[in-house]
Amino acid sequence: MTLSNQLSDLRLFRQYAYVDGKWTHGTTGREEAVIDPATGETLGHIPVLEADQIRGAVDAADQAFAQWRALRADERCERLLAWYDLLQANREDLATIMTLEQGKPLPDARGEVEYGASFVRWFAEEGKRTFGDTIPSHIPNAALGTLKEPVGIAALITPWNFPLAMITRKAAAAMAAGCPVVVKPAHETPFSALALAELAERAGIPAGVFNVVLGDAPEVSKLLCDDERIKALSFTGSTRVGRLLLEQSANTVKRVSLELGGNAPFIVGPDMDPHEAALAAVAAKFQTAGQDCLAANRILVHESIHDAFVEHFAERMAAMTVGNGMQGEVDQGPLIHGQAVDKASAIVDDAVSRGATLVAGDQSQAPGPNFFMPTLLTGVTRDMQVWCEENFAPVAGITAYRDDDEAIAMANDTEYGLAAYVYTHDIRRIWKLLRALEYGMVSVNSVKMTGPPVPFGGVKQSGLGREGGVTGIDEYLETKYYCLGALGSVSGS
Ligand SMILES: NC(=O)c1ccc[n+]([C@@H]2O[C@H](COP(=O)([O-])OP(=O)(O)OC[C@H]3O[C@@H](n4cnc5c(N)ncnc54)[C@H](O)[C@@H]3O)[C@@H](O)[C@H]2O)c1
Ligand SMILES: N[C@@H](CC=O)C(=O)O
Repeated sequence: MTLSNQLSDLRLFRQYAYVDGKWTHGTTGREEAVIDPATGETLGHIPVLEADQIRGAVDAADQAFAQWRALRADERCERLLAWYDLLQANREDLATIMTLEQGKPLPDARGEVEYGASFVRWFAEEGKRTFGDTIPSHIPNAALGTLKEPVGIAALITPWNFPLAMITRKAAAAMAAGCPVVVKPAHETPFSALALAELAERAGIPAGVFNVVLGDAPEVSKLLCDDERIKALSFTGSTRVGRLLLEQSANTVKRVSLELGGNAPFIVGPDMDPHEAALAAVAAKFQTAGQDCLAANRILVHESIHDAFVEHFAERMAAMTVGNGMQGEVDQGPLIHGQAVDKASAIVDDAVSRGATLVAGDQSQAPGPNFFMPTLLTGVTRDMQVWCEENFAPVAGITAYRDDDEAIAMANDTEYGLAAYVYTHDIRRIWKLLRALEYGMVSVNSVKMTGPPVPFGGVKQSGLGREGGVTGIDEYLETKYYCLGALGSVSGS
């Protein structure tokens, strides 16, 4: 299935980079194919930009900065709201592009477009509330205060699992603050980013404010990190690459925000109905085929309901349909590529070789080479990869615990600290777990936890900073302190 015959607006499918308001091809003719993970077919090609073209994108952002920051916040808000309206109006095409390049089922892709657009609306409004402070003066005859100013150009490096929302959550915050952006999307899913650029242009976002560069990831990222004109780097992706970018940004002392990997525990208390908890756990595990930083990786169930929980979990899992996300109502699409399938197999083999029980997950049923059937392992232990690594696959590992203290120790037994789920109706247990879990986000009795008003982010090796919410825009703002001296008798107020 090619992209061009699936869209009602063909101009949303762009096979170029987008720099300084222009669609740009590489100077050497180097290009990369973009593959539909469900079918293995080539959807299109993208250019590999050369180093001077990447620098050219930073030049464009640099030139656009003065004009963009000089707009009033309400003027930037209008442009961003126009972008939001266009995202909504083109939801179906954007979802189609996403499903074809990423693989997630079409209803999930529609949900992501909605989710991604919601950040644009949120930050359009938040841009009008970047208030400074007045400070009671300790200096005679002076007035003191702070102003908020845009930090400068922001480089945004994003992953393939949420190809649209991971861009808008960063870009809308930066642009609302007055910062131009240079986006480097994952090479697996560039077309969503390029469709965003097309719609930004239609929304009247000036040339140079929203740029999309494409190329060799380590090379492009290094160029962006080394460029002194870029003041903020916001990265979403693996902890391994996040560490590298943090190190590479040290020389130019950038503001660095990192949204990295997770290894979420899902704790089920003894008071829970095992059926209700199992349905929630399946939803928390298998969205985006488990390729979600919030995926419930380690499911910890109180020993008194463990067996019943496993039974319900396996039953719900067996009802899941796996297939091409473009075809009807499938619950789970393919993984992003063959390496992801190999990694999932290796994790399952490792667990089984160390004593886990493979309850379900017959890979001979997979409908294609990039598919991995939902898999359930029980008796998982801390020496297994499925426990200590972010598996990023539809592989659920369940284990039993005796009491709350053991559940807390197990849940915290990881270098990651992004999100944790707690299922129990016992308020004392809820409070104890909420306080003891070393995670940036804890969701109690709810699979859904994200959205624009939420300060999204992790602790430990899961990242630095928060995106979204009322503080998300601060990642792109400097605080300028002022002291107005020699004011005479007005001081002291
Ligand atoms: N915390 C969050 O909000 C959040 C959200 C989504 C995904 N993630 C994490 O993202 C990871 C999956 O995404 P991924 O596989 O695309 O991650 P990744 O780290 O491999 O890639 C992310 C981005 O970095 C680029 N990149 C890859 N290698 C690079 C290198 N050596 N130097 C510079 N840039 C490089 C990629 O091209 C891509 O644009 C998971 O760990 C997941 O948990 C986190
Ligand atoms: N589901 C997450 C993305 C993680 O992969 C989000 O909502 O940001």
